[in-house]
Amino acid sequence: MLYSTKTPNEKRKAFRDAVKPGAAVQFPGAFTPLSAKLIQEKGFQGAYISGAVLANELGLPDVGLTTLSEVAQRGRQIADATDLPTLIDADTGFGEPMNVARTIQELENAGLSGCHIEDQFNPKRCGHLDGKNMVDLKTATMRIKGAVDGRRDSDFVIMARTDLRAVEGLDAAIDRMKALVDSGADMIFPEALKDLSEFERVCNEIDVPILANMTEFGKSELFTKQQLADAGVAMVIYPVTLLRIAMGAIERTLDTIATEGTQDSKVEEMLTRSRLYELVDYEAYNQFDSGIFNFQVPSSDIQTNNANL
Ligand SMILES: C[C@](O)(C(=O)O)[C@H](CC(=O)O)C(=O)O
Ligand SMILES: [Mg+2]
Repeated sequence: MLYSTKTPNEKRKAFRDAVKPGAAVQFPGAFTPLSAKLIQEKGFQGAYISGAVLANELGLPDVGLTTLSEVAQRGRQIADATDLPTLIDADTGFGEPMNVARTIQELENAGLSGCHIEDQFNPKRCGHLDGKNMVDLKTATMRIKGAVDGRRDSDFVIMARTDLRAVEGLDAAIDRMKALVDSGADMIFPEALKDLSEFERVCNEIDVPILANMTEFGKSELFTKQQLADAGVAMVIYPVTLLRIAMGAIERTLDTIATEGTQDSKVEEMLTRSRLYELVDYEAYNQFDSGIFNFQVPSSDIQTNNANL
C-alpha cells in the first residue's frame, strides 16, 4: 500500500545483481507510475524511465528541453510506485561536469537505481535519428567522471551511453566505450547498433554489462530476449513501447467515439474498473480506513494512561 516497500538502496542492489552479462533482463519503459505497477505485477525485474517519453508526455520533442527538476520529479513518482529497480534517462547530464554531479545527487535523492548519460551535444536528438552531433572524447569522459564524483551511494548505477556508432562507426564507438569504462562507467549503452554481431562484438570487447535498446521504428532490428542473451547483453529496454501502444489505443478510441457516437464497442478492450482497483490496491486502503475507525484503546492502556496523568 502507499509507496514502494523497498528502500532505494535495496533496489540498487537488486539492479546490480540482475544485470549480468548474458542475462538480458527486460526493463519495459514505465510511462506513468501506474504502468510501473503493472510491469512489476507481470514479473519483470526492472522498469526503464525514458527521456523521450518524459518529453513527449509534456507535448515536447525529445531534444533536451526537459529540465533536471522535471525529470527527477517524474522519476521519483515512478520509482515510488514500484519495488522494482528503475533506470532513468538523464540525457546529456543537464550541463557541465559539475552539473552532472548534481544530477546524480538529485536522481539518488529521488530514489532511482541508476541513470544513463550520453555523449551528444545539447540540443540532442533521438539516438535512432540521423544528423547527431557528438561531443569530443574529453567532454564525454568528463561527464562520466563528474557523475562518479557526485555519487554518494556506490550502488547507484552510472551508465554511459555513446551515440558514436551511427556517426563514426563501430571501431570508434568501441574505443570510446573503453574510455568511458576507464572513467568509471558501471555499464555501457551502445546506441543504435546495426545487427546482432555488433552487440556480440561490444559484449566481448567491453568489460562491463551492456544494455540493448529495443526501440521501435529505429535503426536496430527488434531482437528477442534470447537472441540478445546469446550475444551477451545484460539488460534490454523497451523505452517507448507502452506509450506508443497506449497512444495507439487512445487514438483509435477517440475515432470510435467520434464516428460511432459512443465508446461502447471499445469497452471490451479496456482495463476493467476492478482490474484498475486491483492494481492500485484499493481494497487495502479500505481496510486501512476501517482499521482506524474501529480502533479501540484496550482497557489496560486506559488504566496506564490514567496513571500517568
Ligand atoms: C532510449 C531513448 O533515449 C529514450 O529517451 O527513451 C530514445 C528512444 C527513442 O526515441 O525511440 C533513444 O534515443 O533511443
Ligand atoms: Mg533518451
